[in-house]
Amino acid sequence: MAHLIDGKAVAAAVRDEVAEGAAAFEAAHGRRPGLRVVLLGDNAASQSYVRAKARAADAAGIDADTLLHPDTLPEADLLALIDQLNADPAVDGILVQLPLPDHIDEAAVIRAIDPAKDVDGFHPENVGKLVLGEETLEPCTPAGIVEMLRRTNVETSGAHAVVLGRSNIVGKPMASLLLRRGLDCTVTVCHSRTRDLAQVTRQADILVAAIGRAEFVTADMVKPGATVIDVGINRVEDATRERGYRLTGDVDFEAVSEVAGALTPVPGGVGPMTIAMLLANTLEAARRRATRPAG
Ligand SMILES: Nc1nc(=O)c2c([nH]1)NC[C@@H]1CN(c3ccc(C(=O)N[C@@H](CCC(=O)O)C(=O)O)cc3)C=[N+]21
Ligand SMILES: [Mg+2]
Repeated sequence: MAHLIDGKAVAAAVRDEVAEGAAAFEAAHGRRPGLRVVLLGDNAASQSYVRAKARAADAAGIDADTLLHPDTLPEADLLALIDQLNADPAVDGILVQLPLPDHIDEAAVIRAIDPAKDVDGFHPENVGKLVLGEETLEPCTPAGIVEMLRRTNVETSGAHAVVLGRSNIVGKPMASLLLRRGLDCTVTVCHSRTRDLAQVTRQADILVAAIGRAEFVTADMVKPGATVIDVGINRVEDATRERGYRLTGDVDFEAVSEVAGALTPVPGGVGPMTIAMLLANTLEAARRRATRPAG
């Protein structure tokens, strides 16, 4: 049976460190690191994620505010709001919850955020730095996965990491991070169109599943002893559950746990790490803004 990687516990350790850092920041600068989360619309899942982020930030000594707007908010108004947050010295981190409604150009919104406040690490300037191996605010989900691998002593140097999924939010930055000096993986990126996909994923010492399809990764796709990181958060209808659904990852957990060497659960794996890294990025952004001249 695979060793269970406890994302909740690792995330709690990261959040404790952020809380210490945030307290030191407040002592030095007379204010808390500031985070603003912008959410358009009343999607229940988005609201619950955003609430979880604000709660975790508060608990870590970060001044967090959630700005709720109707999903009819014109793009120009959203851009004006971002300008206002960019100019606000009390704001260190800005997160605009994705996906955005169809009438809004997501790329334009991401570009409008001051890269120094881009705690999602989605701005093209930060993405460029990530690929170049320069220090930057790193996207929270892949950064959280790296932190989880480090803190559970997974050997990465020379390992074959296979990233399943090519999104800008997870797949692409994950590949860039695993390839970096210090992690030193050999990286393969594959996706739904990859020919003979199982043959590719079976070569993985570390398999990161971020394809967005419930229980897509089956036991035959996993090398015995591999470390499997499940990024998926899929809601599957389940009448036996109180909420009417259960959360499941991109990995067939039960079957794969009999093949893998180590495996992250859903919930309680990557999700809590994503939130912990958002807090870490907010503290990091605050420190840099406090110690470096603007511009
Ligand atoms: N600009 C932006 N940045 C994001 O980081 C971002 C986003 N937009 N849009 C939506 C996704 C989704 N996301 C999650 C974070 C934590 C959990 C999480 O903690 N999940 C819990 C379970 C939560 C539950 O029970 O529903 C877990 O996996 O244990 C889930 C999902 C961040 N996202
Ligand atoms: Mg901040």
